[in-house]
Amino acid sequence: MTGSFNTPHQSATSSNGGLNGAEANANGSKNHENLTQVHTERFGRAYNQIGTDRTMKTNNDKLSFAGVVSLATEYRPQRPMLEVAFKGLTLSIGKKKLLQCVTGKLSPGRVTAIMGPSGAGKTTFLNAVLGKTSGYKKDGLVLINGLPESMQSYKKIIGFIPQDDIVHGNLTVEENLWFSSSCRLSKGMLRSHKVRVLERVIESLGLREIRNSLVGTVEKRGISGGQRKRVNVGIEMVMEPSLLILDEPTTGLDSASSQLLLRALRHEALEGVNVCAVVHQPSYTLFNMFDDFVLLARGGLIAYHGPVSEVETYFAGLGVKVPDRENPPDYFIDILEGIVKTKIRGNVTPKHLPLLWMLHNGYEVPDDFQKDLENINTIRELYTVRSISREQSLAEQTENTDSVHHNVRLSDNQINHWKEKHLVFLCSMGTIWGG
Ligand SMILES: Nc1ncnc2c1ncn2[C@@H]1O[C@H](COP(=O)(O)OP(=O)(O)OP(=O)(O)O)[C@@H](O)[C@H]1O
Repeated sequence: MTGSFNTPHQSATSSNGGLNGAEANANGSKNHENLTQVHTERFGRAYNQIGTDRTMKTNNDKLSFAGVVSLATEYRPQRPMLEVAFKGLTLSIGKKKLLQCVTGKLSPGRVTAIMGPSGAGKTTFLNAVLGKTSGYKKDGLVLINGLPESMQSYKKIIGFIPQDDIVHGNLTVEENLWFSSSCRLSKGMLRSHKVRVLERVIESLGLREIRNSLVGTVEKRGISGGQRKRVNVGIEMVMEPSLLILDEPTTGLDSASSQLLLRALRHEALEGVNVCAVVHQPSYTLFNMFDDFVLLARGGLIAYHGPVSEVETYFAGLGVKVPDRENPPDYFIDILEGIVKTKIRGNVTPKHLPLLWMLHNGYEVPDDFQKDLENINTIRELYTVRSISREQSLAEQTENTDSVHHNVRLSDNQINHWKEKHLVFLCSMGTIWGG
């Protein structure tokens, strides 16, 4: 998955001829001298500041220790909270629908994992979160803190970490972070505040030991891949975003490095940050470090969006039990892909999973799905709003498949009970969405 949201760092890298790649090496040590020859005044200022910081290293060190302790009592501005909610969002290019009927929300203080088969629409989903919807035909709403505003107006408090490195190989870890905060944070912000933020980020990401190490380039090896990834994240964290979006931050990392990174992200969430990351095949431990899980099926349809702690219960309610020693997200993706065959309640097929999610939540079923709805109509009540209760799901795990046929012959009383619940839920949705 590739992102296309340009950070100032990326712009700086490209405007500077690519400092951290092979091109940078081709230029060799000349790059170091050329650091100040950047094209824009803004980046020039930032590079100059790094030069000054190098010569003022002693002072800097003082600030890093005793100075920081005294700063702890200073006034600390509260970060604004940013909730991103979707209501029936559909994005298309021509006749192709890349994202369909997406309803749900990414909440402040929570870390969300976006997963799904290749081509399901994860990049498109991130684009929607970033407000990059200009190339698409858009239906439905994206609400920021409950209002249909443009995400672009919040750009300064959104951090995006693309899959590819945005670090400067010829700078140290600390200089990379300083460079970012010099470019991104407001000019009027107290230097002492910037130092405190930098120290917090270094500490949170476990970069203290290597703060003075050169990041390194392809030819001149520096810090390890896992450390490099954490510096990448730090570059966005120093601007104290309210929404932090990461594209495959753990890809290529070992389990320990991935967990270290996730711990830092959880730490950010504790500060009220809304963290959202596309991840591929996380370990079971790593998966459980996320708060929420968005499972996308092909066609950009939601098959599950809710707490990680409830996903197995939800699928168990559909009759899908994760076998021992299987990693739940991988198993659900394999089902969506048809790699694993499993029996779902009422003999519906995996392609119906997004439809079942809509029914479960009482979302409006779009016209395109009416045919599928007719196909599963006889057992529709099985999936009516919140019918998959925790008790029911747990009970289902021990039931044999005959129970499906029993459940299909529901008593009128049960159906009426569920219809009532459906109505109550729709009313509450109306309140939430202001409908
Ligand atoms: N600009 C475009 N024009 C037409 N189709 C597109 C465009 N961008 C994406 N698609 C299609 O939309 C679908 C979703 O693409 P997307 O990149 O969002 O998937 P993804 O889940 O991120 O995939 P991967 O994990 O393989 O990176 C794919 O079928 C893709 O081919």
